[in-house]
Amino acid sequence: MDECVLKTNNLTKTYRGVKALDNVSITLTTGKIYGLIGQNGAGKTTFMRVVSGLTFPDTGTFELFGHTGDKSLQLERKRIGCMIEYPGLVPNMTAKEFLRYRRLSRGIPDKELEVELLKRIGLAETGKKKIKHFSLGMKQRLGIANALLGNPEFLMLDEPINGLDPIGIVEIRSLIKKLCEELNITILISSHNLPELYQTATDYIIIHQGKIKQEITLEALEGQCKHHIHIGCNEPEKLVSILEMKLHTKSYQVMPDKSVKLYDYLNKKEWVAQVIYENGIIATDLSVRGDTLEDYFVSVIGGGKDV
Ligand SMILES: Nc1ncnc2c1ncn2[C@@H]1O[C@H](COP(=O)(O)OP(=O)(O)OP(=O)(O)O)[C@@H](O)[C@H]1O
Repeated sequence: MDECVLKTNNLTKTYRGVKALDNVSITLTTGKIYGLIGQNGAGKTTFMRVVSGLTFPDTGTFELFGHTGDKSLQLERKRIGCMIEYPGLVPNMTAKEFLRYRRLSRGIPDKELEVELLKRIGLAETGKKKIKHFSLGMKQRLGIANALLGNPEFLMLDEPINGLDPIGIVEIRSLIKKLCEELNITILISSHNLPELYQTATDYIIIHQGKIKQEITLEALEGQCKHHIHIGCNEPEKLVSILEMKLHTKSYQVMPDKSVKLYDYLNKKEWVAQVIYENGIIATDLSVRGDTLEDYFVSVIGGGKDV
């Protein structure tokens, strides 16, 4: 059964009159990768800072692994790994030296850990190279290794993909998937760009001006963005039988508003219109639809950037 990792209840945090978090209530369960998507200033970092204990909410509560209250949260936070804002790397150290330093300062005795982590994140071959000579992608991976030091069950990564080149993006994406699949770590990863995170996360949480605007699974998101012919009509049952009998397709979906999404014949819209008309259906709308991820994101947050 999916265990609850994090449950927030109406978290609110205001900075000088600006609501960085506005009644945020979300639940994260084990084994998933959650994408927290929002524009700059949407509240992503603030959310992670509140959960990790770097700052306090003005109002609202939250549970970590089913526990709440200051003392319990402090204990449960040992089960979290975070990379929030900057990884805090030491430029003159090698990757191994840095991880050893971080391990010792956290009082973790396992000497093998840094070698194991360097292998896991793909930096085992960096040898004597100093961090200051690392690419941004390597630095991000080292930051993730640092967050993994305490063997966390829940990992929060704030914009780990930001500023990376396409290869760096692919590497971080596959690392994140591997961490979830192989170590069963639940991951919350923030990004200001939905397409950038697309297919990495299993679930997407869209935040805008501190408010949660939408929670959507990858599957549902794909359904939203898949191109289709939207057919508006008053008799969906009759339309469906025409699609099956006359157009020989089962690639459609009946929506709650009785409209039908047809995923076939996208290039033959006029012919589809003719066939259904000849079979006694008056379509109130017949148009090709389907958002790009970017359009979809903008439609969820409510239009332009200043909305
Ligand atoms: N320490 C602070 N002092 C004053 N205002 C703050 C502080 N931290 C955040 N804010 C404000 O709170 C809002 C949310 O900021 P936050 O950093 O959480 O957003 P974000 O989604 O992480 O954005 P970004 O992608 O730019 O990091 C913004 O309006 C920001 O200016």
